[in-house]
Amino acid sequence: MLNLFKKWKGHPQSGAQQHVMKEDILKGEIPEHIAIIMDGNGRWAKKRALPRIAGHHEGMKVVRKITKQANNLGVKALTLYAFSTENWKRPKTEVEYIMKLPEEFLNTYLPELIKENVQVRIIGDRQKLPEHTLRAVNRAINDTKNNTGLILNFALNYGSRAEILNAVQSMIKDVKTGKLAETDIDEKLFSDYLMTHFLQDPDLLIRTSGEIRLSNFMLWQLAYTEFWFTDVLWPDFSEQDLLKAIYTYQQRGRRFGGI
Ligand SMILES: CC(C)Oc1ccc(CN(CCC(N)=O)C(=O)c2cnn(Cc3ccccc3)c2-c2ccc3sccc3c2)cc1
Repeated sequence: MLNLFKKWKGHPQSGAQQHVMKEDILKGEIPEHIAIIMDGNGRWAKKRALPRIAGHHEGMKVVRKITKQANNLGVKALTLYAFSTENWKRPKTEVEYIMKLPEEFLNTYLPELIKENVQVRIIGDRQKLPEHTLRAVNRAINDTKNNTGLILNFALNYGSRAEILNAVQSMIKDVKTGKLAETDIDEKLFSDYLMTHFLQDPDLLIRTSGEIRLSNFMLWQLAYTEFWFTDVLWPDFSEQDLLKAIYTYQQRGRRFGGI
């Protein structure tokens, strides 16, 4: 009976329930690469009887807030994946809005990202972006390429199985042309053929809005990554949520397959 009244404290393995201080986590190991599957914009808007694009706009502001915080905490790389199942169900107006969002984000925040020494990168098929989006993205990548702070990496039109197949096909081609010897093929070399070749594997994966799935995201790279799931919807994701995720990561000694 008592259980009925026990306050729902989120997934039991999600660790910290109480307030986490920045000072607390700075004493521990800061995850060098954090990957986030940003989910929940639509539901956030629906809960507030707002149009769905309001959720995406709010979600974009959270991207800036969490980028700033991760950079301040000394995180080396932040990979963001906007997972959306209802791509095909989306009304045309919403898709058009979403495609404009990257430009709005960059026009608004690129000067700040440059000031904060953030390096903007993209994984996925950039060519599929509309011309105006592609121009803004290429400018951001070019204007931040010499920055040495946080790598802010966006996964767009990204699918992990396609990425793995593409790597296999490239390696077969290189073996055929003699550029690569079969005996040279090991896990390290395989990673060099992936779109994420410029990054180390994520130390911590965060997924919001209560979905507990990988959704074809970084399947190879997440082999030893700690997962932190939260019911919080992306537009509601706070700095305290990021601190909780990092705190929980620090509490779980990582095994890398060892004991
Ligand atoms: C350098 C960076 C700013 O440029 C890009 C960044 C992303 C993409 C890919 N992209 C948008 C277009 C597409 N679908 O390809 C998505 O992944 C996508 C799908 N839904 N949402 C809304 C959403 C917004 C916020 C949080 C989750 C979803 C987004 C999305 C994702 C992150 C951010 S951050 C500023 C805008 C924005 C839009 C292309 C270029």
